[in-house]
Amino acid sequence: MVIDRRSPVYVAGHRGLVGSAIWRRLERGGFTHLIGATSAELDLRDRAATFTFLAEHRPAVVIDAAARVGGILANRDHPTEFLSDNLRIQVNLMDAALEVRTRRLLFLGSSCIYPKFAGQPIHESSLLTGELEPTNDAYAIAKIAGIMQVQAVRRQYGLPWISAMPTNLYGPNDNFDLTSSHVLPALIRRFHDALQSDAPEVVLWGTGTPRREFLHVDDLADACLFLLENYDDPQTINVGVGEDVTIRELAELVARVVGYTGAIGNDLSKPDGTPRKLLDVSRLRALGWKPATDLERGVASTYAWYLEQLRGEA
Ligand SMILES: NC(=O)C1=CN([C@@H]2O[C@H](COP(=O)(O)OP(=O)(O)OC[C@H]3O[C@@H](n4cnc5c(N)ncnc54)[C@H](OP(=O)(O)O)[C@@H]3O)[C@@H](O)[C@H]2O)C=CC1
Ligand SMILES: C[C@H]1O[C@H](OP(=O)(O)OP(=O)(O)OC[C@H]2O[C@@H](n3cnc4c(=O)[nH]c(N)nc43)[C@H](O)[C@@H]2O)[C@@H](O)[C@@H](O)C1=O
Repeated sequence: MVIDRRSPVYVAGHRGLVGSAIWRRLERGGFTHLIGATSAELDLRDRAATFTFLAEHRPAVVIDAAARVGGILANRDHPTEFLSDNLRIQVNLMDAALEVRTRRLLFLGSSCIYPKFAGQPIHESSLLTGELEPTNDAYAIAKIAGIMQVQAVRRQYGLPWISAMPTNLYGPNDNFDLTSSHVLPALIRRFHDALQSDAPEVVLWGTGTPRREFLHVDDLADACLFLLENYDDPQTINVGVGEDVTIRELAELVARVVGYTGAIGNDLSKPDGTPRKLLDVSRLRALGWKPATDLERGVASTYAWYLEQLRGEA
């Protein structure tokens, strides 16, 4: 299923962590007709504007990397927006893509769609077999609806649309805001700041015992192109590395990369979230794809990128 490199490909959310990595990967892969729009240019919550945009550009391929995204506290404290914005963005985008009969569409969800206490590693068949983690249930329900919309379009219209569920991601263009970000960029920033200010301690949210799996976003982007060319199945597919670490271990790794030697404490008033969410990546492996970046190298290159941004701002 090789995609013609001249096909119009719309990357929704092309300035974000994921969308920008997909854009880079497609450019490197020789794609010559990439389409992007910022949320200021096209608010995907606006149904009429979304239909107009798709009718104008008629993409042959749509990659949905546009979403309201955030870490554990942003999800816990803004369930209304995480549900409503994400439902509207994805429904409008998929309805408009259907209207112009976009041939290939990749919908991206997240590993939080699986039950809080799913068996580990989490196989795709665990979907809808148990209760969700309450800090991100609204977001997860929106993402589950997205998987269902892909399946419905496949069934009813015969279009080869697919969905994929990445594990926790990191890399260039991540969100480093300390309140709304995910753990990895937050720790890079917090250990860097502590090093600069000679702070005696960096305090982690929660107990540090939850386990998480981290995939470099360039690997995810590579997997997305691979799936668009090699995967055609109604079932969603997990994208991860197949290994996880505790948050404490991650913090020690980030401290090492940054060069911080002070203490690491815990703020037990903050939530831990899901105790573990290691994806079962056997289906993706069986297709012939695996990630290239190990965690320590990935954190080091992301820290280098972060320092460059700081230098650019100075
Ligand atoms: N980050 C992670 O750890 C993980 C992410 N994912 C999934 O990957 C996808 C992308 O996430 P990520 O790149 O991290 O998120 P980012 O926040 O980095 O990027 C989100 C993008 O969505 C766009 N966007 C948000 N709201 C709107 C809107 N109303 N209209 C148009 N565009 C909008 C933003 O556009 P603009 O910049 O122009 O405002 C931005 O480019 C999501 O579906 C997420 O669920 C899955 C697993 C883990
Ligand atoms: C991708 C995924 O992302 C979210 O789920 P999450 O994996 O729980 O996200 P997280 O990266 O924010 O936290 C991981 C762990 O790390 C701990 N932690 C320590 N110190 C900091 C810290 O400083 N910041 C943050 N954010 N977390 C910290 C934190 O307490 C938690 O135990 C959901 O939005 C979900 O919807 C989703 O899809």
